[in-house]
Amino acid sequence: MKVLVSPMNLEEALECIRGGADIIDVKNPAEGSLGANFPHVIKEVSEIVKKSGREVSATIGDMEFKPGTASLAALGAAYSGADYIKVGLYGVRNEREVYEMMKEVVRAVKDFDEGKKVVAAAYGDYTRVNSVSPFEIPEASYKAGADGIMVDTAIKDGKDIFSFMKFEELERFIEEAHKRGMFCAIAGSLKWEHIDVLKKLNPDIIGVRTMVCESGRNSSIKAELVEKLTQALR
Ligand SMILES: O=C[C@H](O)COP(=O)(O)O
Repeated sequence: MKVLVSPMNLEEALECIRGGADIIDVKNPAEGSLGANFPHVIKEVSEIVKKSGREVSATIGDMEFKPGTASLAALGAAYSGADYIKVGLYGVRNEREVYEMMKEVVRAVKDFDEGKKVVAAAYGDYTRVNSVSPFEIPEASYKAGADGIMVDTAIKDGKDIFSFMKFEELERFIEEAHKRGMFCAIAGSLKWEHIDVLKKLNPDIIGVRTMVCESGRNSSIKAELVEKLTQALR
């Protein structure tokens, strides 16, 4: 299980590297759950992270159903150095829209570099934001050529993914990815008390920020906490 941590700047990215995170996921929490950061930040972080032999991810935002906007943002993230490009399907309402959106994002990214990985992200608390259900994304994402799928939470109010999806549902979500040859990531205000259940679920990737911040999502990521997490998952 790889550990993805979401820093918002270079300083935090260095803490992630020191703590042993596998994937450094550049994000801008001020712009939402999967808020996009600036190209220059992604580029600066990528240059350092790649020297450490780790992978870089970037979120392109909690997107409306705008395949043109999403594909252009995805190309920007890929060009700036991200190995993984995560698309928040926030304003996407159904399977057809997931397919339309992901198809254009995949095309933009893979035309630039076939080796980059595209990830479709749904929200476990989709009913709170009138978004598409996580179970409507695996087939459409696969058909669109995405490499992975993930769930996160849209509203960061302390409620974690387990408040919205049962263990069996998360297990099924992971299976839906695997049976189509995609990888699967689980995120959403994960907490220390979830370590055992995460080990049981064993997704390919877990994604965190709040858990490794010194006091809440808007404070700073600390290397000691990242290290505590990577150790706990071993
Ligand atoms: O991709 C992972 C997210 O950054 C998770 O953030 P969070 O742990 O604050 O919910």
